[in-house]
Amino acid sequence: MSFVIPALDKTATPVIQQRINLKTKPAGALGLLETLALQLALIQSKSRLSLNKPVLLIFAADHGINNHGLSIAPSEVTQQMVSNFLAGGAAANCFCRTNGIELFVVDAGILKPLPDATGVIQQSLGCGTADFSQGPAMSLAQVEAGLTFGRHVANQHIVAGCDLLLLGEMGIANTSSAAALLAAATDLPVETCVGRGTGISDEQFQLKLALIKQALQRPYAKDPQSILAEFGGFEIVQLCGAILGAAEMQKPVLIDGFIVSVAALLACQMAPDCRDYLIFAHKGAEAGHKAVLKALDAAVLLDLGLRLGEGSGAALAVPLLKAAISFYNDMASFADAGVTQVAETGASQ
Ligand SMILES: O=C(O)c1ccc[n+]([C@@H]2O[C@H](COP(=O)([O-])O)[C@@H](O)[C@H]2O)c1
Ligand SMILES: Cc1cc2nc[nH]c2cc1C
Repeated sequence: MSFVIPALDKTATPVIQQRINLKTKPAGALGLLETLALQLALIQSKSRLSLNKPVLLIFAADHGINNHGLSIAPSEVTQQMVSNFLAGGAAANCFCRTNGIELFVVDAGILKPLPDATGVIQQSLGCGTADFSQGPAMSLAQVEAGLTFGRHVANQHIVAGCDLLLLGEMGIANTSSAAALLAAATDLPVETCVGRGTGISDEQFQLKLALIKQALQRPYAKDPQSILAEFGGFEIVQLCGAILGAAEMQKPVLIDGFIVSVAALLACQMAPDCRDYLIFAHKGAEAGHKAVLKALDAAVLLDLGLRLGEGSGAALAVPLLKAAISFYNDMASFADAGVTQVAETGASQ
């Protein structure tokens, strides 16, 4: 499968930067909000920026690796949390309500599917992946199908008017899958990629590390699709498809925590031009989160020690996007406000 991502046209950068610099503030004084406004202005390519119908898609799936008990929770909790999202009771629901974000849940491959009547978006690739410590988590055909599913659901929401896509996930043991993917995709030492996920014990952590190390020792092809087939999760594959699908339609994507960031890394390896459409919501507590952000050269908006997933961090970052849009659209320039223009001296602070 190939994604054709239009490279972000950066020719307008000097004009946009000048507009930001002429606002009534010392140059650069709004820090990362300025970088964010520049990115959004390049993507939207219009003089008044907008945020219409932001949507959070939570992709949920189960993981065969949890046969080894690598999480604080049994795999059934994935489906139980899906029901919780559908009932409006999870943290992600609260933050979406607070910030005017619509939330949808995708069954990318949970153990026991829920009925259509629950409102879940049915895109299951199977009832959980195979245990990747024993062999490939899924087939290349499932990777392809997952990329198509993810692209399709992103496209549907964008066609319906969403101009900011937030991505989250739910999958017991998916930090094991994400850690293995990160190590395989970067050649970083496994120790840098593996963390405690939901908060596992020392004993579980040692087993998690050993199983991932063992899995990474078997021979496998190093292209992103093969890496996904080897160690991926059904939700992670669909996240890659959604990221690439949104970038194809030139829409910004707000990336949540560790697992979604690993999906973003693989998406960037498949189509490097998608990187310019990505906004990273936060840096969390999971060990590998820092490593994947570094590999992506990503600056983040929030640093709150989150490690929940579900898109909770992405939902929390939306007010900062609104703030970037509001200052870019409405903040007075020196000329508008009759304020003497101040120039940067280059003096150190
Ligand atoms: O997004 C993160 O940074 C993050 C870090 C740790 C855990 N999680 C969530 O916790 C689950 C995975 O943790 P674990 O211990 O079951 O591998 C999964 O449902 C994720 O949404 C999420
Ligand atoms: C309760 C619970 C809620 C979650 N939300 C995302 N991952 C989760 C993992 C657990 C265990």
